[in-house]
Amino acid sequence: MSFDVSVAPIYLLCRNAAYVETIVGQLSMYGLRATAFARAAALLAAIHGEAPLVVLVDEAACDDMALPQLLPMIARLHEGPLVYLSLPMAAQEQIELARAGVTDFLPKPFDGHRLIDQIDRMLEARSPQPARVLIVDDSETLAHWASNVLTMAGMRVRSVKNPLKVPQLIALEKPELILLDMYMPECTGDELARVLRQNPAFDGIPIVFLSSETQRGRQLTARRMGGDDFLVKNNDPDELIDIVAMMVDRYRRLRELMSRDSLTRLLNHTHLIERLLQEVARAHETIHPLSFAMIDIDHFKSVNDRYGHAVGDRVIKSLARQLRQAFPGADLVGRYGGEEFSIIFPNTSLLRAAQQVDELRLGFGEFRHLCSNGEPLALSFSAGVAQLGNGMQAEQLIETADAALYQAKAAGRNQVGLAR
Ligand SMILES: Nc1nc2c(ncn2[C@@H]2O[C@H](COP(=O)(O)OP(=O)(O)OP(=O)(O)O)[C@@H](O)[C@H]2O)c(=O)[nH]1
Repeated sequence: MSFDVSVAPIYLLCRNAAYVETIVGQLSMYGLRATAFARAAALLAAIHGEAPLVVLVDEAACDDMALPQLLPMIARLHEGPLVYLSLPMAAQEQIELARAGVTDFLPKPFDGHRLIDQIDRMLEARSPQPARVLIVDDSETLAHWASNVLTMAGMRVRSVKNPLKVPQLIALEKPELILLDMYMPECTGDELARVLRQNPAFDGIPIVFLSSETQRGRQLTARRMGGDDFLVKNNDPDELIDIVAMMVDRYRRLRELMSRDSLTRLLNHTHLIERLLQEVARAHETIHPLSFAMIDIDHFKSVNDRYGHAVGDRVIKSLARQLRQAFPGADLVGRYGGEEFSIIFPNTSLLRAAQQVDELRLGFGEFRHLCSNGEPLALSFSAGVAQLGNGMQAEQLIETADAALYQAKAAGRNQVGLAR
């Protein structure tokens, strides 16, 4: 498994050689290929030749063309982000640059972490995960209409007639929005919303009422009970798609803030365990295999001691990127703590999971981390993989994988231990 080789280059326009060196150096530490240009003509020719992922333009850009002329030309040739690097500037100036085609602003001093995060988000946005919507409506015709509309818009929809089944379905399907009818035989939509809001695990999921109820007082009561919006059924597909897409997007951003570790953007410990608990429950219910891996960077303390904490952080971030790229979008990888990571493998046997972790191990071992002094540094990790046994709980699964990791360390590191 290689590291980021498929990613297009990053072009940098900057005539300050020392600054170029800093930026190119920082980007290469994350395995990103950056090419610098000191002249606008050379940059434009390069964009023609190989489309870049991002174009970075420094405020000290070049001598051969003025920015108001150059930026719109870049924007016409290059569809991706056009990032402007500068010291803090006035809002008016920023607005003018944005009009000229700048899509993002990155303040100086250059912070590689920030750019990497931005790039990772862009890469993830290239293959967006479909929004998961749960429709709760006793009317088959209406549920069918909404389901069709949202499915045609690329969303993944599940419909249920009986509102009493919703809590169980949320745990299984993990919807990112619930579209809820108001009047159903078993209970009303606002009663269900109230119950769902009692459960902290369901608390943040947007609930949108879709009902023929036009009485403002009833609508407000429904919202007070936990609904986030109230749509009156009007058969307007565009309105439904817009509202659902917007609310799912907002929910995802909020969830990301709550559930991600800030250094790596992987699941944080709490949410990793939450996800594992869900997958363990699902595996027991569906009788599908479930495996779990613990990964720990070898001799990491000496990386910190020898090269400093900042290099250690970059190593952690690099491995995290590698893991994210290997398991995009599925929220199955987390930072267990410090330099320890975990991967959840639903529907995967022990051997298959171990094989995937071993591929990651080889890829990580091939990667050369750049130290502050420019020296390449090769590192390795050890891992332990375990498969969920009959009646086994999440805690035991973690302990078993941890014991296998301990064995891999004891056996000489840079290997994957299997719990049998
Ligand atoms: N830079 C950095 N270091 C961290 C972070 N979290 C934990 N560490 C360091 O990770 C190191 C973990 O070291 P140990 O668990 O003792 O083991 P090790 O040196 O990795 O050796 P083995 O696991 O036995 O191969 C400690 O020095 C921690 O301070 C972090 O977020 N950033």
